[in-house]
Amino acid sequence: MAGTWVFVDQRDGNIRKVTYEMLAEAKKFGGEVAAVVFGKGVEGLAGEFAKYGADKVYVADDDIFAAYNTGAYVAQMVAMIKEYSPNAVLFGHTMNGRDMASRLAQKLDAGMATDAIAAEISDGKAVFTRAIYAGKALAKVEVTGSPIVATIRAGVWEVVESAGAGEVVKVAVAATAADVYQVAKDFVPTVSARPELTEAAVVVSGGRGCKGPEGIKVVEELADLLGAALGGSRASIDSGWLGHELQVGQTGKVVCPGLYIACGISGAIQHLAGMSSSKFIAAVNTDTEAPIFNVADFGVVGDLFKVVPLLCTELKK
Ligand SMILES: Cc1cc2nc3c(=O)[nH]c(=O)nc-3n(C[C@H](O)[C@H](O)[C@H](O)COP(=O)(O)OP(=O)(O)OC[C@H]3O[C@@H](n4cnc5c(N)ncnc54)[C@H](O)[C@@H]3O)c2cc1C
Repeated sequence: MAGTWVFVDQRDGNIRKVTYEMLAEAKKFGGEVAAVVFGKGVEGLAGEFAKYGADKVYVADDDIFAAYNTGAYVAQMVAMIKEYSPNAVLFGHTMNGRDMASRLAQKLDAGMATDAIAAEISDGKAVFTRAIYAGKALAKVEVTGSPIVATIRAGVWEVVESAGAGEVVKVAVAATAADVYQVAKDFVPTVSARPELTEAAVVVSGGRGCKGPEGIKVVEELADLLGAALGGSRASIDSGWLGHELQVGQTGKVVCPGLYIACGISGAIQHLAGMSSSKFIAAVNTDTEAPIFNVADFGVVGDLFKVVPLLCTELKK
């Protein structure tokens, strides 16, 4: 068995933090740790991964990998796994990671765990911990078969610098034009000076209790004072107060920040599914019975239009 592979989640050379989190943790599993990077002009990134524990960096550099492409990426990964036989292949639980890991597991007839928040891998055995019932319970899932495929929730592991040998292995390109069955024609990033929701250390979210765009501005001010990402419940997204990319929850994004502040959010099970693994949860809600208080470490029963501006005033001092 050839150790643990970590798929590098990157776009235009911007590497998602979860990649480094996985490299650091994979080091603890014992055996060789390898980063696997696909792209065009990505060879220069290889040195980065050695700092976080990569003993090897497999690089597939070709036009066909210039932008994420399901068919080409999966075909390449299948070919590489057949050649090098890694014990486990880890992906971030990101849009691309989820897309790729599930198809890869299906192609290889491999066992898979998704959205894991902890993992123990040794001697070809792997046990992953997953939050179930919106974080009300934890399931331990043993993945059998080979290779072990898993997606890991961003933010649950620390980024730790730890030197690896970082030997660069340029792999043959196995994906062909026939593997490309969909092409991304355009990529339009949402422009925001705030941190990316799934990678932020602090997330401040607004719900229906904000009562409209003006209420969202109150929450936004708090986010900006804390250097936080802004998020929202589905109620505030569906009302058009916030963009869809900011929805937290079962049908939105899963976040795991050090601090999550829920303002005017009731704490429906679908919202909890996206934030209940946050390390510290604070909530402001007028209703003492709001379910958000069941998961909150710190709760303020009060009107967010009074509490949040007070907090902002204190933070400005
Ligand atoms: C299949 C499915 C998927 C879903 N996916 C998601 C998802 O991904 N994410 C998600 O969030 N939801 C999701 N939902 C919707 C979810 O069930 C809830 O409807 C939604 O989360 C409610 O949003 P909310 O808490 O903002 O609104 P509400 O439940 O209406 O809560 C508003 C809260 O604000 C409080 N409040 C009111 N005024 C104030 C004030 N002045 N100050 C402080 N507090 C105040 C109220 O006491 C209340 O608790 C999904 C639902 C379904 C069926």
